[in-house]
Amino acid sequence: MPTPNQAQQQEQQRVDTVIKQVKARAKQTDQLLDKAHRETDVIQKNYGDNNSVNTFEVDDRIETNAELQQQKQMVERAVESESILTRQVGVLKDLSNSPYFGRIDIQDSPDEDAEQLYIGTASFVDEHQNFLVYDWRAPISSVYYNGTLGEVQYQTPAGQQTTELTKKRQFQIDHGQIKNMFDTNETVGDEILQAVLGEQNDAYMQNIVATIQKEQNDIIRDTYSDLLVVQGVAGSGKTSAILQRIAFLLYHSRASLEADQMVLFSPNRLFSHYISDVLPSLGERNMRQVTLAEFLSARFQGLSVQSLFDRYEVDQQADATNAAVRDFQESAAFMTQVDRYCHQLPANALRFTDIVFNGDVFFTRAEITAIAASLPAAMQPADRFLAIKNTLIKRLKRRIDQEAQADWVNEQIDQMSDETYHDLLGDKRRGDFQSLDDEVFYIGKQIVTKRLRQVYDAIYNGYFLDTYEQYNDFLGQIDRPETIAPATWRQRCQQFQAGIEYHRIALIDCAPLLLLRDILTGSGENRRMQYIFVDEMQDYSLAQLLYIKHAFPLAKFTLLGDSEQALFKDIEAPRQLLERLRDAFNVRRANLITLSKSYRSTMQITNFAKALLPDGDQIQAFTREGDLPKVMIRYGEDNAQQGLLTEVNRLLTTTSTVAVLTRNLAESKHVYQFLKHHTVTTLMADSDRTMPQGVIVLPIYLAKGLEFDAVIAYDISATNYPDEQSVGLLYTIASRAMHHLTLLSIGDVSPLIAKLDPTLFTIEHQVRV
Ligand SMILES: Nc1ncnc2c1ncn2[C@@H]1O[C@H](COP(=O)(O)OP(=O)(O)OP(=O)(O)O)[C@@H](O)[C@H]1O
Repeated sequence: MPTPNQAQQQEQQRVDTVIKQVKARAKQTDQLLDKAHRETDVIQKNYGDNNSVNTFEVDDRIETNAELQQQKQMVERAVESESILTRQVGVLKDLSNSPYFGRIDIQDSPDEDAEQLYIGTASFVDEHQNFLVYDWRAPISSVYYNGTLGEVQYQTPAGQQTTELTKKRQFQIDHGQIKNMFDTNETVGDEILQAVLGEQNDAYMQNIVATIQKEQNDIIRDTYSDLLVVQGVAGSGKTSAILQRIAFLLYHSRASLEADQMVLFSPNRLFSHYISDVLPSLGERNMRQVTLAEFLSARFQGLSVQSLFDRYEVDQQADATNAAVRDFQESAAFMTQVDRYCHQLPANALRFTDIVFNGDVFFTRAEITAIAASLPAAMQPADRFLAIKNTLIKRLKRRIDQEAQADWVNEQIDQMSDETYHDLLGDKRRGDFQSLDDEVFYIGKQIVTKRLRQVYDAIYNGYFLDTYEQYNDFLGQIDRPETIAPATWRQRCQQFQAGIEYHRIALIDCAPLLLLRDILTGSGENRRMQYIFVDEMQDYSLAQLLYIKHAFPLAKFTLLGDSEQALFKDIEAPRQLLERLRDAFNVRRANLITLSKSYRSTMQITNFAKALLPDGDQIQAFTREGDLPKVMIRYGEDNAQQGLLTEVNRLLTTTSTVAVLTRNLAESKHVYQFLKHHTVTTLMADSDRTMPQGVIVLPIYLAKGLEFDAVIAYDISATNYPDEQSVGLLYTIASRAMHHLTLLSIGDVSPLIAKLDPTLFTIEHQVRV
């Protein structure tokens, strides 16, 4: 048996050999990349030159078009191969720094020798086809994350395999040197995790490939479920796990899945930026990212859509009637009512609007209604809409034919330059027509078609259905629960109408209105997307989730959240949530995974945060030591601000980012106004995409999903956090801190903190004079 020192020396020798080969490969790939780059340049230049040839003569133009198409494809191919090589260079560069992080020794049968396999972020195969490094996503690599020593199973495309795991070793390798090395019997031992988690945060989230935990691995490798719901406590690695999952899925379905066929709904733009480096660090392209506000705004062009944050800012104190209306409009039952309404709607109840051109009515509402009424009553709404569109387009074409011979058209043709005439001929040639009259008629039609383009677009885009009026009609006939009085509901309907007049729409109307529009017009579905991920799902209503499901009908869903961090609604038990979602989503293969260990914060911070929750006992802290959270009590605004400044300066001596988190935007602005005069401070806004270092001030909802070295919760007084309603907020704030947490109270501290076990924090009390 080699001594630990000898073992490390042997491993280092292997690292050296592998890195040497990786570097040699990197050099070759670099040369290939250079060559590919030169080729792309030449092709692009050629394409550019040809693109600007004189295309006045029609015949020339047609030929040039075909040639250009071919060249365009060549450019695309060249760019594609260049980008593959660039990716390879990046992967090899990473491997030459740290070629692997794990080793497993497996023995398929007692009479065979154990095989040693090394696991890293990407495979590396030498020229004799030996795998010097296995990709972490290869089937055999799951043994590293899942298995303890002894008999282990792993899935392969050919079915389940069994082997004997005789050794598991973890490495931390940096700049080609083994920094740490451990043999472990556990999934992934704590030593390396300790080291990784103890590091300071920087502006980007890191991948967790070397230290994925067993339950996280289950999330990452689930290829079975149509609906995967992950409920995990704050800091349990939900976001990390989905990003690893995306990389895993891309590897497993290389041939059929592209990164842009996956969409991640993220809580805010800062978050999108924060996680943007994880997939590239795993050698993969980023998926698409969108916030709910962006997704909705894109579908309501011309309207200003209320964001969750706007709503939170205006109605932190929603009263009971409002809450009942909101619960109703955000429920699955409401969406079912939309669906039923649309499918039962008779043609004469469709709210059409005139199609207007240049101030005159082109197709009247009555004409459109008559078309609708002439169609079979049993038609599906989308088919009916399509049939109406087709009839209108036919009628438009007839009007174009009539108009093509009008005097104004003939006049235009007479005065037209040769060049414009040729342009209007398009792909046709002069000899294509039987007579000159035919040719002139053709040109005339082109002129009128161009002129009436707007009408065509209005028909094509279905603008002749007034979806706002229709939704209003829907609201008017709704089956209301008894908790909502008729007058309250009438007021709600008026509020919707008034909003539309001012080009505004409230968040609760968005999902149902979009569903109504999509069903009636047969639009809005994206069938290309294969996977949808929703992070911080507790901030989405069921109606919104159902609309997202409707918009991406062929996608599999992964929803992640922590109902304890619900800033905008009540907490719900995970199992119950899954049942509700499974029913609403109507899927067969649904799976729930819960994560209860929190990795982000020190044990002291996690213990403090979990004590805030009524059922926090289920949360396990990861054993990483740090200072106790500090509660500072100050009396009066001036004292509080001085206290804040002292604390900020103290924290800045050891950490690079200090986040001051407030309850809302007004408070953030207030804190910023003070701090900016004393230290470099940034006030973060909803539109920000990047996060600077130093002191940053932001309301908690903008800090969702983020983490900071040090957090100061500003004003956790009894006035600001008076009761149980604020638990989610305080818990979310406290759980953003990785290493240091300070809570500053102006006046008496919130009862939520006053009732805690006093050994969970230190207290710094200003003496009242
Ligand atoms: N297996 C792991 N190895 C190393 N670090 C981990 C692991 N799991 C989680 N972490 C770290 O813990 C922190 C929290 O992870 P992450 O942000 O993914 O959690 P989350 O569950 O999405 O949190 P929240 O709901 O509070 O936003 C991150 O810094 C992440 O890198």
